[in-house]
Amino acid sequence: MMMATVDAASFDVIVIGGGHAGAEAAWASCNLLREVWLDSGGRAGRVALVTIDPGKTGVMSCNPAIGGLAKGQIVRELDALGGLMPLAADATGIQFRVLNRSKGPAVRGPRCQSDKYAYAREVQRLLGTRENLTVVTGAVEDLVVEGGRCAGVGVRTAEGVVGLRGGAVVLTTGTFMRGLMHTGERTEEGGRVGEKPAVGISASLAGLGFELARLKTGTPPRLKAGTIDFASLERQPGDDEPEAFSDLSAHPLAGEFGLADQAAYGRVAERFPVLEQRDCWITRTSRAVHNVIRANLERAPMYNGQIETAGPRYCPSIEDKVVRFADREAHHVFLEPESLETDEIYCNGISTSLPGDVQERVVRGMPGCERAEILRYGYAVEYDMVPPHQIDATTMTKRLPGLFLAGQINGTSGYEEAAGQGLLAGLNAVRWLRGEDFVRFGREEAYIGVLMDDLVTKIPREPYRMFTSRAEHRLLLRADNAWDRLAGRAHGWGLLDEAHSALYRRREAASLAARRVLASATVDGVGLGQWLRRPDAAEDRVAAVVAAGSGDALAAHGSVLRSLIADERYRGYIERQRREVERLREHETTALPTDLDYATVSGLRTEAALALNRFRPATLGQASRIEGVNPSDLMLVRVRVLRGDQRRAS
Ligand SMILES: Cc1cc2nc3c(=O)[nH]c(=O)nc-3n(C[C@H](O)[C@H](O)[C@H](O)COP(=O)(O)OP(=O)(O)OC[C@H]3O[C@@H](n4cnc5c(N)ncnc54)[C@H](O)[C@@H]3O)c2cc1C
Ligand SMILES: NC(=O)c1ccc[n+]([C@@H]2O[C@H](COP(=O)([O-])OP(=O)(O)OC[C@H]3O[C@@H](n4cnc5c(N)ncnc54)[C@H](O)[C@@H]3O)[C@@H](O)[C@H]2O)c1
Repeated sequence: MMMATVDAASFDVIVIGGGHAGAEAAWASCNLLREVWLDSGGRAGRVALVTIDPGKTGVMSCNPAIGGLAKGQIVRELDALGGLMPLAADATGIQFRVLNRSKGPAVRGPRCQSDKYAYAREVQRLLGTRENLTVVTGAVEDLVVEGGRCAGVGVRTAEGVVGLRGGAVVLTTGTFMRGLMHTGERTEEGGRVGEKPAVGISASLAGLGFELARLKTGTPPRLKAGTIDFASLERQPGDDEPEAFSDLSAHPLAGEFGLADQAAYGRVAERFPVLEQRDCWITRTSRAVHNVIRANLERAPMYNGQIETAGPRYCPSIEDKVVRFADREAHHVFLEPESLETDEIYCNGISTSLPGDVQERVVRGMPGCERAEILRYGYAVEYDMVPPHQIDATTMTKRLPGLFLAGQINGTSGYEEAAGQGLLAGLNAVRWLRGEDFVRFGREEAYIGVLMDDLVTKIPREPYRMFTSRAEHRLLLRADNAWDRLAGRAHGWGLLDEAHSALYRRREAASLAARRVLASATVDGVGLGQWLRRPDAAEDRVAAVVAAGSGDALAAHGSVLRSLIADERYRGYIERQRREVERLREHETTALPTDLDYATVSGLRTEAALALNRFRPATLGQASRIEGVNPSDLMLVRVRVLRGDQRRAS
């Protein structure tokens, strides 16, 4: 393990890694620390983003898309929390489409196809608007511990090893920790194609006593657009009226907020969508293609023992799909443009690490792709992660105060999951420095809450991906009501920059005005509330009534109105879910001591004691969701904790 000495460069927060988690953590920390902070000697708090190659910040390692089912809800939550991902996605989307539009509002998922080069550039540009951010080029190989807390990092740079002092450290290594890439029998060290792995940091974490594990993920081949016969394929256009992720994009009050004048918002404030829009296409695999794959399974790293670690069950490789769903005749494959600047096409649905010659036969077996040229072969990557029973739902590690982990390092998969954790890590890192209470989102409050709760109560057997089915209170966690759920709290924490804060305040007033109209206006002889529950009640008619009744354009704007309409239409179900949340509240607010040895709880089964000692849940609610803990175990823990409280009180 390399020992770094801490030298003069000193920061309030050090973020390691410029992926989706790291970018969001840096953005949130910068926003929180933008004001002059007295504890820092009268200056704004300083944030460092240390990353191996700053030119690769915000790179999309795999699919060029943001959002989708459940992931789109996370992006909307990021917007209500003043996040970066929604702004970058809106500025660089080349197709916007709300998935599940015909289904209920709880499961609708906004999604966009991104220009992946423009996306990474936009992330870098947005970060560049934060004056208190310093970008450092280098690989962090060592974590510095002083006084029992993480106090800095040792960075290998082109000039040698330097130490950086930091009040809090957020580690977001993605797929880079001891990354090993596989294409057929060929293996190569790397975190992503063309990029070196991060090596020393695994040893540093292990040396500090962290348990590490290994996971894998994969990506499909990219095809040359000019060699595909699109005319023979089904077209997948975007929505006629694209919906933005951020409420600040193309906002009717952009002028009032001065958005167009602000570096961070200029592009999306003027028009949305910003970039030219493109179609996607659908093709499919076939029985013949499946036979080719089956005949070559021995050459697939997953099946010949070359890779032993777990891959994603929910975004499986094509070889996995062919084995697991053996009776399926075909699988859909979406052909998606990766950029307006290049002719690369992403094959969504055939992630693979089969050898190149087999990939060619698979691709050429799909309709429209008979002559397709592969520009880049698919591959799988194995990497180290830190099983997340070692973090709290705040993202701070239990073992080393001041060290926060976010993104794929916690065993998740996906840009949105990474960004959600990154924002929370950036927020809590600053709150920890300031001695403020940590923020934990409830499962009923945000998908980010569901994600964190699942991470700290479940054993990670495969990369974790978000689904709407993971949320038990889906009707409360809609894409349309993210601002209603979260913006008020974010405003209170100082997480929102001026533009988001201005919109939040203005939106509160508009929402109140709209609800007043709802309570009093009538349409076709019935109350507006009752009328809009009709299946044929059109949103634009509701908008006209609300605009006329309130005299406020914002009250009738989709970003306010959609949540109002859904609240009204599903009122009965929503109230039922709220009652259920209330019923569970006692569990969720009963804190468990962090130093309790569960082996000493009398009557507790050994399996439950072992699981509880491993996960060390923060609340009785978390304890109830840990595998191996049943309701009677929970009763025993509850009695012990209450008795402990009584002893302390007497
Ligand atoms: C081959 C492949 C296929 C994938 N398939 C998909 C997919 O289909 N869909 C999907 O949603 N997700 C997929 N992923 C995962 C997706 O890329 C991640 O979930 C997401 O990017 C995670 O974000 P992150 O911020 O945690 O890490 P990353 O985006 O991986 O970023 C990590 C960053 O940290 C930097 N870094 C790492 N270690 C150090 C260090 N020690 N010092 C300094 N900097 C460091 C890296 O340079 C990089 O900038 C895939 C990834 C790969 C590589
Ligand atoms: N970590 C990994 O290894 C890994 C691998 C693959 C996928 N993933 C994740 O899963 C997602 C891809 O899986 P997915 O296909 O279920 O999610 P998605 O959001 O890309 O698509 C969801 C559904 O939307 C539809 N759809 C997909 N592409 C479309 C398009 N271009 N136009 C219109 N409709 C489209 C399809 O019905 C699809 O099943 C990625 O967004 C990624 O986050 C992770």
